[in-house]
Amino acid sequence: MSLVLLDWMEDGYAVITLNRPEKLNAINHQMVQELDEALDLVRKEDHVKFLTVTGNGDKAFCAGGDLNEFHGNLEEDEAYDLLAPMKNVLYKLATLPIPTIALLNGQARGGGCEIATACDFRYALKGTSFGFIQGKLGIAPGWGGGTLLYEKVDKQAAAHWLMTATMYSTDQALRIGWLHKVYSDKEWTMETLLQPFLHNSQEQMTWFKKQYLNSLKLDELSVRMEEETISCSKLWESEAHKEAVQKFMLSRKN
Ligand SMILES: C[C@@H](C(=O)O)C(=O)SCCNC(=O)CCNC(=O)[C@H](O)C(C)(C)COP(=O)(O)OP(=O)(O)OC[C@H]1O[C@@H](n2cnc3c(N)ncnc32)[C@H](O)[C@@H]1OP(=O)(O)O
Repeated sequence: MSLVLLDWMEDGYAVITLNRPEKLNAINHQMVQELDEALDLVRKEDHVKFLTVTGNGDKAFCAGGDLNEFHGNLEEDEAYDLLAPMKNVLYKLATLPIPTIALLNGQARGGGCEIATACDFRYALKGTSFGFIQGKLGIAPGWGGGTLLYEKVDKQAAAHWLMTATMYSTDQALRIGWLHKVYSDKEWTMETLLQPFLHNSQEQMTWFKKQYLNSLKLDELSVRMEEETISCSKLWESEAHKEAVQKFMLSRKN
């Protein structure tokens, strides 16, 4: 079964769905690979106006890296080998030539927030919550999402969120500008969410995105994302990280 779904919509946009709801869409190796392939397919299509990224199920957009695979007992170089492919996926997502919108149907934690941050815009369902909680696990974001956060919100707000590693409500996330819109259950239909984008032509959308990408220094961005992955790999070996992951794994067995 595919853990990442790619759908082409008649209205001219594509949808990537993280499809592992029973594990709150936690990202494993297979999903990294499938996300990479899906993004390559979207990039090749020249009639698609924009991409949305969402999660299957009603609990989570994504609970981060799968802690069974992204586990605590990895050496620094093993951690790097595991983190780097997803960092490359996030760079691809962040630099896709068409706009991208994360539709946050449920909570996002850790790497889940990184995926959302790699998108250009974030719309959320009311009542959901979000956290770059990596700091509480003895690490820091490792997929480049911390670097991307500095590009998406005020720098102090980014540093504060990363360092405090707390969960934010939709109101808090709106206040710092990470979320762009919040919708009630009733309003959560593709017609309502995506209407403002649909009237644009594909040519307009690619130009808008090009202009936005021109405002980012992409070479520098890629170097900073790589630096993030290297730093996270180093932190991976810390006792605090081992203990935090073990605590989660033990809590699952009871
Ligand atoms: C890689 C790194 C990075 O940023 O670079 C990261 O992402 S660090 C961030 C990694 N993510 C996290 O630390 C979040 C870990 N998850 C949680 O703390 C919790 O699951 C919550 C998200 C608070 C949800 O709790 P709640 O009690 O509602 O549900 P639950 O814990 O029973 O989760 C439902 C099922 O999803 C699984 N599940 C949830 N999150 C998972 C994860 N990250 N890795 C592997 N499995 C996970 C649970 O084991 C369980 O499966 P079973 O019923 O089969 O046991």
